[in-house]
Amino acid sequence: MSATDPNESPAIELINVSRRFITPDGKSMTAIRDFNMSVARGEFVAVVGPTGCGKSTTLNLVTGLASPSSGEVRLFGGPVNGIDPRIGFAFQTDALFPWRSVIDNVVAGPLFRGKPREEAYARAREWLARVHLTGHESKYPHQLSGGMRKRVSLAQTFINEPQILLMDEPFSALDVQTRVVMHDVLLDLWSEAKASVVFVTHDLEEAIALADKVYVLTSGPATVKSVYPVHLPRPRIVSEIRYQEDFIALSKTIWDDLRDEVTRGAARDEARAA
Ligand SMILES: Nc1ncnc2c1ncn2[C@@H]1O[C@H](COP(=O)(O)OP(=O)(O)OP(=O)(O)O)[C@@H](O)[C@H]1O
Repeated sequence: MSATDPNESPAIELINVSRRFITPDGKSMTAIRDFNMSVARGEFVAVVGPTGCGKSTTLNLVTGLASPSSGEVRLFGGPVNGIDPRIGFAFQTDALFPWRSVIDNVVAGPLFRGKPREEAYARAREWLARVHLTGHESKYPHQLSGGMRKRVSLAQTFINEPQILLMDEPFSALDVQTRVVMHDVLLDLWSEAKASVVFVTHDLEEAIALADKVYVLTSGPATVKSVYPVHLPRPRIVSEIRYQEDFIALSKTIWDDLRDEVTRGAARDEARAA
């Protein structure tokens, strides 16, 4: 097959992408410069970088919410044309409707997409079972813990069978123990769904525990500083993996690289504030 066969192309490609913004005082500001990234089908990519470097802007380019000022973004070999139904999202704050029960939240996507009611509810029950929430279907979001809400949120996302999943610090508001549980739930769902994931995080250990590849970004404008493949075997148990020697060694290597950017970003922020 040729390299341009759409069945063979990566799920996501950013090719020499730059994105500029006009600041409120009328100056041009470059958030992303000459950015290259390729996410294979079914691959889990984590993106780490200093605060404000351009991670969320990168995700916005993939969703079509932002367009590149130059360069090209491709999904499965084709151009990005507005909001793509093949993409699912997970953000720091979940998108649960407070006035709907757990199951009515999960069923919302399939009903919106025209699935018959009975089938949609049966699927929603299946997904709630996969995130260990059987028996909680008729509760309301305010009656759930943070971790339970996140699990509803994941069921709500995965039920739509996204081929691409964009996650922007989805677990950063959770306590440490709940986060680790969520990591295992996510890896379990992902390994079955075979979606391509871009997972943005400030937490390097989270990035290594979950991903096939870790992208380290520069302190802004964001470019790719380095890409580290993670060769830890799967299936992974996140609560255990972080004590393994090769995990610790890789954390140290990537942190040595990332630390320079974090220091540079902090110095720049201080200079701007002065
Ligand atoms: N719509 C916009 N207009 C102007 N500037 C913007 C816009 N969106 C983002 N920026 C700027 O682009 C830069 C990158 O922002 P972005 O939110 O992508 O960073 P980030 O790495 O996700 O940040 P954080 O780590 O704090 O979540 C920032 O300086 C931000 O102020």
